[in-house]
Amino acid sequence: MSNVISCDICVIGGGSGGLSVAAGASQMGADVVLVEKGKMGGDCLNYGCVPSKALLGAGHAAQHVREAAKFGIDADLKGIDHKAVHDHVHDIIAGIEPHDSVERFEGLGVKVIQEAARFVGPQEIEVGDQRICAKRFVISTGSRARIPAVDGLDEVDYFTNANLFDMQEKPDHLLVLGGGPIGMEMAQAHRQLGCDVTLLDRSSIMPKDDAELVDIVRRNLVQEGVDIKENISVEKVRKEGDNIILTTDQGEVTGTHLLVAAGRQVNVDGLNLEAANVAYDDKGIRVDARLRTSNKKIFAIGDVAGGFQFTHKAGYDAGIVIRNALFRMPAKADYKALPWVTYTAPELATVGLDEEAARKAHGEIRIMRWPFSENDRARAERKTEGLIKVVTNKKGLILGASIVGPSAGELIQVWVLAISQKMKIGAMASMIAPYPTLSEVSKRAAGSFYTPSLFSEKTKKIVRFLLRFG
Ligand SMILES: Cc1cc2nc3c(=O)[nH]c(=O)nc-3n(C[C@H](O)[C@H](O)[C@H](O)COP(=O)(O)OP(=O)(O)OC[C@H]3O[C@@H](n4cnc5c(N)ncnc54)[C@H](O)[C@@H]3O)c2cc1C
Ligand SMILES: NC(=O)c1ccc[n+]([C@@H]2O[C@H](COP(=O)([O-])OP(=O)(O)OC[C@H]3O[C@@H](n4cnc5c(N)ncnc54)[C@H](O)[C@@H]3O)[C@@H](O)[C@H]2O)c1
Repeated sequence: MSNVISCDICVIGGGSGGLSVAAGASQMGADVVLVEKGKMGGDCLNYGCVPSKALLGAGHAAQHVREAAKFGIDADLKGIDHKAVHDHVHDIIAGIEPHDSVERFEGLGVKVIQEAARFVGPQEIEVGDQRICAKRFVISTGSRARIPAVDGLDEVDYFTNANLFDMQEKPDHLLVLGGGPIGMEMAQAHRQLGCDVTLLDRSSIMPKDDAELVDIVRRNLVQEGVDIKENISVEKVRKEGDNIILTTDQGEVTGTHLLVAAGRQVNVDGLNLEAANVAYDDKGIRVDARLRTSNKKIFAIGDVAGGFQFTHKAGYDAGIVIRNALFRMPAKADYKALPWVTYTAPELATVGLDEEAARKAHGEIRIMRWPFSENDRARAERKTEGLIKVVTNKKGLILGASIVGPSAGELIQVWVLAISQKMKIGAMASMIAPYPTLSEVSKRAAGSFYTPSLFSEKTKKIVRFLLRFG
């Protein structure tokens, strides 16, 4: 060992969670070392959120041209240059990269080491030929695609999110294994970019979202030409010439390229967690509400800690760790108001409890819905498909909201605030929403909580009685 570095906080993994801890802790005066074995920015910047949204952006642009005639505009989609789409995606990554770069973090005072980390003791890691001793460690090593055990899969070239965005040519017929957010977003992006797409899921698509709203996303993708096969079991994969053939319990399905998007596996291998007494299982590193592992000097955050796997969750975890590790505050993670969005068109956004979970937890509940077809802005933009669905307890305490429709990811924000602040539905109903905006759907859904009592026989009697007095 050439040298031993001592520091206050050592962060392992420079993705969404790790970078937030490193930047925050360093700017608050801690001595921070960040160890990253791959690209700074992790999955989100390089192989996840950013490239997937950039690819969807390209797909949506093509779709706008196809649908321009609805607005009286005569436009022709002359072609799609897949190499140029690839370059667009990488240009977007390059634009964000400086924010996550080694240079920026070193400028903030963080010591960045670009190697793989491995525990050699409860408070010590080995990185290349160096050892790092830290008062606190934060493990934020993320996750990778889980490869299902399907006969023959290891003998064909398949894509995962790690190499999909390197593709420069058009996949003529993309087979997508898995209908979670990755599968759905990538199926739509490729379809809109002119590829044939078949998506296969062993259960129903988007199983973590409200089935009533998922139905609308499904209908849109199918209308655009994505072939969705649900409750199908893929038993074998083989290559024949340029084709990839899936043998399923419902016959053979043929395509030219295959994307595996069948869930995630946490990155713990190689960390030698046993040496640090950090307990884990295949769902992730076990943490308590303060995000401490079984070794109280070591925290785990983001995807590797299991549960919700989103960039904003990793960022939220980072804040909890900073409060615990730097300020010695017993801050606890609370994911009650954690939203998630699938960025298909239409988008599907959710926060809080869905109908089923709310009924289980609260017994009697109220459900309010408002369709985008009743919203003037949605009509003007010809994006009327979708609805908002809100769940409250019988007294009007907001428990959950889901939106499927245009800009659902933006519209959910107000409901995130409502749930985190334990607001009642009256607050949303009495809010003044600018006209004409999509966000009026939130106010209208909330207002409908009062419709049965407001327009009842009892109200009519009271009004008639009061009117007698002039
Ligand atoms: C295709 C796709 C699209 C997505 N879209 C969205 C989205 O729209 N919105 C959203 O909120 N989330 C999205 N996600 C999820 C999001 O990317 C993750 O939740 C987020 O990146 C998790 O952050 P993290 O810090 O836990 O891990 P990561 O960002 O993955 O970072 C982990 C880092 O640790 C490094 N590492 C691993 N092991 C070691 C080791 N032993 N030593 C040193 N370094 C190590 C890795 O190289 C990596 O850089 C998407 C994911 C994918 C795959
Ligand atoms: N918009 C976003 O925020 C966004 C986008 C992409 C990914 N992510 C994050 O990444 C995570 C992983 O995404 P994902 O879509 O890979 O996983 P997922 O676990 O959400 O969905 C996987 C899907 O694959 C299906 N599946 C599993 N094994 C299968 C098999 N052998 N054959 C056919 N289908 C199979 C499952 O039934 C499920 O529907 C998400 O849960 C989310 O946390 C978020």
